[in-house]
Amino acid sequence: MTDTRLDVAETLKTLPAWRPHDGDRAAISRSLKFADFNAAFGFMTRVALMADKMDHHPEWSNVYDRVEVLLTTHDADGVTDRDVTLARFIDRAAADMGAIS
Ligand SMILES: C[C@H](O)[C@H](O)[C@H]1CNC2=NC(N)=NC(=O)C2=N1
Repeated sequence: MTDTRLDVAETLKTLPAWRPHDGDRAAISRSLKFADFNAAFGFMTRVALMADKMDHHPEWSNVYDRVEVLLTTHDADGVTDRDVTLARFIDRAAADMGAIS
């Protein structure tokens, strides 16, 4: 896989719900909150199926109605178009599942 690394600040101009990861790796992250666990897990299920189809997987965690997502391309050691594509899918799935934030 020869993914091109993107500039994080430049990439985030088109992804307003996302922020740069505050750590030692180039990555983007988003915090989400839903009405309840059912909505949060429904969202995660949609994203999991797409991630598997794309062979591109989020680093994430869930506590009740909250989901934390971090995207980076391990193979490229940075943020690539694959992260942007998944981030856009995540934004749509979040809206569909009625994300509160
Ligand atoms: C072998 C397999 O294609 C790779 O390990 C895939 C799987 N999922 C992945 N997910 C993410 N986020 N980054 C990768 O580089 C990646 N690589």
